[in-house]
Amino acid sequence: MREHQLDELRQELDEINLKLLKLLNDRAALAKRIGEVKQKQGINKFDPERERAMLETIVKHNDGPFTDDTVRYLFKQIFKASLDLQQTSQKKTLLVSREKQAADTVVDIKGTLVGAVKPQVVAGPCSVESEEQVFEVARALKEQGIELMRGGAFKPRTSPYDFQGLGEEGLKIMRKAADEFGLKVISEIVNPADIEMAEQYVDVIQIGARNMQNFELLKAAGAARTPVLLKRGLSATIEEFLFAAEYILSGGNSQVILCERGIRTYERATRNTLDISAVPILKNESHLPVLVDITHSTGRRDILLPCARAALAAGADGIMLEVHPNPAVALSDAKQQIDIPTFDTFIKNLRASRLLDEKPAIVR
Ligand SMILES: O=C(O)C(=O)C[C@]1(C(=O)O)C=C[C@@H](O)C=C1
Repeated sequence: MREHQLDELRQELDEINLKLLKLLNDRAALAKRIGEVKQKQGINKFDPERERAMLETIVKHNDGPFTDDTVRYLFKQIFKASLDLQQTSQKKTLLVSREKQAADTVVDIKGTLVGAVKPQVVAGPCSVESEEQVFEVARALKEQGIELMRGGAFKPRTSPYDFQGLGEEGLKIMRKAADEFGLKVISEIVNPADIEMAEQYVDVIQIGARNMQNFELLKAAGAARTPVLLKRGLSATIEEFLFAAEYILSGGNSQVILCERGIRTYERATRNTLDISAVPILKNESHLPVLVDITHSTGRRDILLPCARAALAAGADGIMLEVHPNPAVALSDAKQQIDIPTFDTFIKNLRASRLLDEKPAIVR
């Protein structure tokens, strides 16, 4: 008899569960609509004043057996879930998102495509030091069939006493060498006021890891019509990285390449920790092409090849690495750049694994 009573009570509870579920979802649908109205009006989604007023009314009507505190706690969870829903549906409409654009963005750098079928290699010295140095690297790239040359003219260094780069003079050298060997130039810009000047020389504006959340620089890059390579910040989450890219797209520049360059963790065996999982996550969440900087993420020459293979196998649209004619005397990153013979062997090995021919097919 008692067992029978338990069954009956449980059946009643089951029915209430379903009623509650229906009510909760009806409420969620309303909260979502409120979120859309707030979005249009530019109002903050989180409204603590409204939450406080609702809680007050609810508690006033509480006849128990739940205590007022328990009721407050339960409703606070409902408000939080509604807020998450409002924010998630907003995220889905970001310009960088796959929801907004299902097809991959292909960045066209004067005929060199990033994000198309064939992965690209971006290589070059950490810093532009002299014409001779850049010409030597440019020649090596040309010989290996590489089309994209990187080189820093404005160097945001950790220490103010380290080499800060040659500035505009460095960009001129990059342009001259690129024109001589038919390459495209990628170089970092750190000051929004320099973008217009830089566009005379570079084919891609790089925004470095330390500037990923320099919002004025992101806005200036958004107003430019030159493709942008945006590096992930040292301690940036994938969400923060995508929001940074959103600044550029929302400014009107859709030609953005994302670059995973390693993140800060407790691990000391590498300079940073290459977050390989960021590659498929970024590719799933965004239509923008993704490169992996194997030099800065590892800071080690001895594991460049397996890391490059891993990046390309994970679906990266290309890799980036530092090459210097004589790394031992380089003015920056002497320990991690590779010399030209090592670069030649590296590219040959990568080509032998056929990972540079075509990206792996991804079924979404
Ligand atoms: O009423 C609002 O303004 C809402 O956005 C809805 C709602 C809720 O779920 O009750 C959601 C988040 C806000 O912090 C406050 C309330």
